[in-house]
Amino acid sequence: MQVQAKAQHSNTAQVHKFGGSSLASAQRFAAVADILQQQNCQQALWVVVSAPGDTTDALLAIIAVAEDTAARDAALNALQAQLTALVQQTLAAEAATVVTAQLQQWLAAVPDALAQQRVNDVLAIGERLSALLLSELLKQQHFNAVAVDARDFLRLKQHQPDWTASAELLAKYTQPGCIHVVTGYIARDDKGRSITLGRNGSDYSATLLGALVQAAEVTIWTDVKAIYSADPRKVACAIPYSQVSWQQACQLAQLGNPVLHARTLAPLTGTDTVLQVRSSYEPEQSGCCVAQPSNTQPSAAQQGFITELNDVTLLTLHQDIAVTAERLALELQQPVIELPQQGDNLCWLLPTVCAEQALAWLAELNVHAVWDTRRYCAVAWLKADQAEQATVADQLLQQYAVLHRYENAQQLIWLLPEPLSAAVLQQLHQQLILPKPVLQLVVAGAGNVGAEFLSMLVTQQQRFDSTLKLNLAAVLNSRQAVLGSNIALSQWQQQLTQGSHWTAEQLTSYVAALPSPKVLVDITPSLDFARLYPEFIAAGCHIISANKQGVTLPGAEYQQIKQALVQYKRQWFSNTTCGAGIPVQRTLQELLSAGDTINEVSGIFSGTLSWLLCQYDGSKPFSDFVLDAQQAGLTEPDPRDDLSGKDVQRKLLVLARELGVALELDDITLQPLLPAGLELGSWQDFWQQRDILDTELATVFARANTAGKVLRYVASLSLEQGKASAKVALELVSAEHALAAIAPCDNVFVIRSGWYSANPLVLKGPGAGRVVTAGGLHADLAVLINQLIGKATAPALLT
Ligand SMILES: NC(=O)C1=CN([C@@H]2O[C@H](COP(=O)(O)OP(=O)(O)OC[C@H]3O[C@@H](n4cnc5c(N)ncnc54)[C@H](OP(=O)(O)O)[C@@H]3O)[C@@H](O)[C@H]2O)C=CC1
Ligand SMILES: N[C@@H](CC=O)C(=O)O
Repeated sequence: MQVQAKAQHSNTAQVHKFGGSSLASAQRFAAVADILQQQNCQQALWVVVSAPGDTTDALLAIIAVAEDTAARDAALNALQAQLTALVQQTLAAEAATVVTAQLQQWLAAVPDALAQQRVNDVLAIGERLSALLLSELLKQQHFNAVAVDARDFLRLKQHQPDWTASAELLAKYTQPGCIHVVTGYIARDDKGRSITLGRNGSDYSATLLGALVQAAEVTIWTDVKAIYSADPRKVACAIPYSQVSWQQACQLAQLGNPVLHARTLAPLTGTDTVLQVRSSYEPEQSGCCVAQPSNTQPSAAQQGFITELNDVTLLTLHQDIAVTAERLALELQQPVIELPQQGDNLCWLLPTVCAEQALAWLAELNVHAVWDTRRYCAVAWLKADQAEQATVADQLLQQYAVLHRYENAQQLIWLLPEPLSAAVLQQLHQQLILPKPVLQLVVAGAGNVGAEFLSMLVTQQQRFDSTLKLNLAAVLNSRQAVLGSNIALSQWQQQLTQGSHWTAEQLTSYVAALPSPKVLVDITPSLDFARLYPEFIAAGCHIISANKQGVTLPGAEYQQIKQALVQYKRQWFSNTTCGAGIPVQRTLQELLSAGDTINEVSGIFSGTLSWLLCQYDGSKPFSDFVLDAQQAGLTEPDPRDDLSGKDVQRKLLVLARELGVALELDDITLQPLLPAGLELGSWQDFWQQRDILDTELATVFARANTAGKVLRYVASLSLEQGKASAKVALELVSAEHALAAIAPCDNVFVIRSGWYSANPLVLKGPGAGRVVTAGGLHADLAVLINQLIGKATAPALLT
């Protein structure tokens, strides 16, 4: 384009273009005048207008019945009445009289113009009226405004702007300090004949004018507030972009975007002019800026788009032809898509309605095109990132019989036999366009279970990758912490050994600064750490606990955590605090939410004690078996928590609270397995006195053996008429008892309820160990993730 040939104007000029829907009534004219009043008066204002509402359609209808005088005159009268009313409602009486007289004159000249085949003069009436009406309205509001007929300066030669002639003529019509209200859609050819600029011609007029006056900005005021990532009428969560790169705007225009057209962009390509798309219905919205490369950071993000074009035809052409898809689009005034090239031939897609016209035009130029007579529906993905893969989308579209697929670094176009439903478009948009939520994970405790949890996280990251990113944002133990964005899962151990000492304040303020959503996974055994939960929740964290200390805090503190969860709308998952990976809490929750009443929960709740009491046969001291259980990762960090029965007591409290029973630990009668006094002091102190434990266990084991029974550490909670009674104790059970036939480490949860009364519901399986516990934590994490992405029955938590 010959940018240098254009008229030299101050580049502070602004061009505003208003389409027919923005000028459809007196109220809309008033709104347009208001918008113009808001603009910076220091800058030269150029306004381009379309015909009011559906005036052009009405004029086309008059042209169509030109031969039928009666029908023509009836249509002319109806249009005159409609437009006269518009003028009278828009302007004060005096100005309205002048404009109405002018309108009558134009309409009175229509029959002659039609007789002389000057249809473009007839079609020009709508824009001429808009320009006159708006300039008069602005004058009424004390602006210096003038109506300009674009045919007085805009010249096109063989569809191309004649910049030199247009710039020279425009200079004659330019009045300093004046708002020029210019007719869109119309111009003259090099022979001085009145021409129209076709579909969306007024947008083209605006950018031609923008180039001529070297405008700083051209604003297309329309009825949408932005350029969307997909058609918002079909894809409810389409993203209204505030900025789109010029290159992507050109690609979108080529794909037939209803807001941007290839011709609209062409005059401004290579200039500094910024193109804005704004809604005249929501002028307070800043709209979308189509940024020139000169105004965009090289690193500025590209946006993703999904567009579709239904009922298109495929043309195959030899690659050495001397005509471009752009040129054909100009000729047809329709989008012509040049598909990513896949071989020696070029493939173009164009609306089927103009396929014959396209072939005829190409034939005139001696260009041979092979016409695939099949009709296609095209779905195009403009990629935000050149490296993006479409694997998931390809899988999704497989079932819709993709007939052809064309891909390059910027775009991928699928050709299908049928249009996609709105539901499938939404799914495609979700997969390809919507930014994936990132869940920040803070993992406290990297010991026996924590390390296993982190090693499983690699697989979970891959499993969820298509919908959500799992970002390890912190790992800590009691001594050190690694706080950093996206810690590599292959390196957390090494990084943790080099981690820094942390304090609760540092940690909670670091977590508060992380973007939501975020989750704290507490795999420590620490009471002090559990006491920090209200602060983590206030910092925006959901909580997943394997640590039983939080769920068994004294009632008042436990309630504080619950209140914080309500206040900050966060979730707390603690399924592994009882039964490790066995979904016992979830089962109780489901029964309760379905309307069942729980009467009793009893059974074996300790994996360690289950393992010890199944394995112990008197062949070696009981304490040796304790060491084996510790090695196997079954015990608490201090195995005396298991032996004392405290761990089972805690688990019973967890279930009682799950059932809404306000118990405290001390309300649960505890008969320890550990002889009195051995729970005191350090592990070494205990170890020195272990023979007391060994003797005690040998004795009870012998007693059970003699009685033909087995030892089981049993927990029970019964609820009768709102009264709870709970105890944990060592019991001798007969070989036929339901709790006798278990595998070492098994937990058994026997649930008696309104629905499961005579025959209880029983959950049974390994209740301790690294893998099942880490797996249980991942099950909690999966529930949270599904809620976050809106897959679960609970409402999505991302908003
Ligand atoms: N083992 C199992 O089968 C099951 C275990 N659990 C629970 O899982 C939790 C972890 O058990 P396990 O992995 O065996 O224990 P470990 O002793 O192997 O690991 C505990 C981890 O927590 C860290 N830690 C301790 N105190 C704090 C603190 N105040 N702040 C931050 N980190 C701390 C430890 O750090 P450091 O190394 O510095 O001390 C260590 O990394 C326990 O609460 C346990 O009850 C729940 C269900 C089953
Ligand atoms: N030490 C506990 C581990 C699970 O909570 C047990 O043995 O049950």
